[in-house]
Amino acid sequence: MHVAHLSLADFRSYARVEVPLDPGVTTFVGPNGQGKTNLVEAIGYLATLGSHRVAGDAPLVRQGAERAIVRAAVVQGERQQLVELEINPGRANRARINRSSQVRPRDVLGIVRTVLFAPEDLALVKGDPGERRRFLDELVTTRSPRMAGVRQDYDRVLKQRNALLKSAATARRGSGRVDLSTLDVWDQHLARAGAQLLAARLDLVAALHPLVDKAYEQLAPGGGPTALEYRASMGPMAAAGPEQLAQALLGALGEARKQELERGITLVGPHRDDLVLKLGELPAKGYASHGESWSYALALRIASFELLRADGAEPVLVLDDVFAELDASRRRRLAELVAPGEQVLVTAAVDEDVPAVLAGARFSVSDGTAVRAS
Ligand SMILES: Nc1ncnc2c1ncn2[C@@H]1O[C@H](COP(=O)(O)OP(=O)(O)OP(=O)(O)O)[C@@H](O)[C@H]1O
Repeated sequence: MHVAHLSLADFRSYARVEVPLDPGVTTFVGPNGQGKTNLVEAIGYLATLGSHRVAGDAPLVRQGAERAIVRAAVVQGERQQLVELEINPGRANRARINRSSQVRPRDVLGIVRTVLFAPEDLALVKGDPGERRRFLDELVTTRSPRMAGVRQDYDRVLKQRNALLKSAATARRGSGRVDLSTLDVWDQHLARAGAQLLAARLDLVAALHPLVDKAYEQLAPGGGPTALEYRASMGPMAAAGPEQLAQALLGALGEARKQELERGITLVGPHRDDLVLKLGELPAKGYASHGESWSYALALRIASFELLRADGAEPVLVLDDVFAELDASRRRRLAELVAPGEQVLVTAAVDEDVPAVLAGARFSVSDGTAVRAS
């Protein structure tokens, strides 16, 4: 698929901008702080309903404006769809497909698919487990948009359960009492949604690993092997489907209950899991060099691209400011690996940062405008 047109209103630094796009490579070039990343961030938002740079929506709305609108014409084979998201910080966002009446924002998931490379990706390797969970869940949702609903259910149940545990812990400290009769029901809900999420993550990790290993070898020959180890907060699990995982989660919640009541939070479940990235025998986090960590992060993204491609859903590849971060050989290898993508969008401060193999259309970005230069 590719994005044929991007239109923004009050998004980040843009009051209004219209960007017609072709398949193949397009580069956005311009000095720092002119709005290059803002353009690709908007496309990423359509794909994930989130930004790769910030957790909340408020910074995405142009200062002084109330709402931002991101609209894109998306071409998939013979089919063209118009997707529109209205970002309303503090209130519900709205979405429309083909100018229809309103749909839920999550209904647009799956229309735009992206794999986005950005300097922030280093955190996939060096950062907290939350970074890796987000990576897994975004990819799970891109592959199977219905999982966005499962994730939402899980988060909602977790919030309710945590509120109950917290009030129990507070009451306990003050020698008061809280009615815990609903806790078993929350456990059931949490285990059911959690098991679906867990099963999807485990499938993903199994499919991803050979592709990560191959990509790592291409980027840093002889530097592997890599291993992806899913570390569940409920302890080691035998491979299992959602039913067995739900039972295992329920059992683990039972075992953790005393401690959870004391601490006032949910201690087991997918929200506490990690994906341990290994290089050789050692975890990359804490052991890998800066260059190795970069290669690992890139390998995770390249593997995501290959996986989506193998699913038959060619994603848009976004390379946001990554070439400036890489040495010459990684730059060249990465460029060669992504060049065949149906649509590749690159941002760079200067043309020299972009390898020659990625020659294509070029936009000059400055001061709230994006003008096609070649
Ligand atoms: N909500 C907002 N309202 C107005 N301006 C914003 C908003 N969010 C970001 N900006 C502005 O957008 C600019 C940053 O844009 P962007 O990150 O796209 O830059 P860039 O061209 O990619 O720069 P670099 O090459 O440094 O990465 C900054 O000047 C920032 O002040």
